[in-house]
Amino acid sequence: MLLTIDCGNTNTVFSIWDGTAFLATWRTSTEWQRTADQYYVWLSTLMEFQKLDVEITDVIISSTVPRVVFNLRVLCDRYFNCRPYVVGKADCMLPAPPRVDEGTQIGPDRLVNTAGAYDRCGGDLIVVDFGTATTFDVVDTDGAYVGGVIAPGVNLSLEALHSAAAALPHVDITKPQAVVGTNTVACMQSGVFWGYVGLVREICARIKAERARDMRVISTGGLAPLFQQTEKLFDDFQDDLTMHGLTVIHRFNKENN
Ligand SMILES: Nc1ncnc2c1ncn2[C@@H]1O[C@H](COP(=O)(O)OP(=O)(O)OP(=O)(O)O)[C@@H](O)[C@H]1O
Ligand SMILES: CC(C)(CO)[C@@H](O)C(=O)NCCC(=O)O
Ligand SMILES: [K+]
Repeated sequence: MLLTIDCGNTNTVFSIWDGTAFLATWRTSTEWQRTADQYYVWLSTLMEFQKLDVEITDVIISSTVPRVVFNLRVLCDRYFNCRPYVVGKADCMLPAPPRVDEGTQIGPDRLVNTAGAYDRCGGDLIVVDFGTATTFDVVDTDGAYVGGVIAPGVNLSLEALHSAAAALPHVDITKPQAVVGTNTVACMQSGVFWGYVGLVREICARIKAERARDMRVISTGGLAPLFQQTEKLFDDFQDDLTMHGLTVIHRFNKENN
């Protein structure tokens, strides 16, 4: 059984893949101080709760936070008796090597999204991931990651307003009733919501123009459906895209080793 781990800057997601389907998915906050023993107590409790009596034999990790990888490696060694594949490390191959400036450290989540989206949809894609940051990953015809765009995340933008301006409260994102807000919260939600609709539309249009071709836009991340409500910004939404990408990269390494 394969354990897939996606560590973002905010949340870490664990899924169990039986070769055909994900049997379970659990989410925890990302904290580099969390030890292997803590991970294991948490994981085994949830597995027991869901009556999942499976043996984990393989692990693949994508981490945008380098520090958490150490304790996850200890988890694999101590409790699963295996050596994990870590996306971005030399001993973890990618189905299609990225084409970017030399020395660039591409976020592993973006490489994983690229592999997952290409596997499901073929080439010439834009993958939009609404995580801590909002990323646009451009997938070439042959499935290679060839660059993209990094914008501040939706929640990060709202947090930035709150932390920089004394009179601006903490606000959760939602689709505002109107563009013109008649109270502080509505004004902030409008700025971020409609600002993001424009940002997504403009960036996708410019990517397609720059590459002089039509491209399918695939979205992932918890907030994507909220933005799809107003107009068709994305051709498809795939909630499990990052996890799917991890299974694709894992299979590729198994088959080519
Ligand atoms: N309607 C909503 N309003 C506010 N938050 C939402 C809504 N829908 C989903 N979310 C939250 O958005 C977040 C999206 O999760 P996702 O895994 O895409 O990114 P993340 O965990 O925030 O970032 P990262 O992967 O960079 O750690 C989750 O925390 C989820 O609870
Ligand atoms: C942009 C984030 C933070 C999105 O999770 C992550 O992919 C990352 O840390 N990237 C490193 C830089 C890059 O992708 O070019
Ligand atoms: K993510």
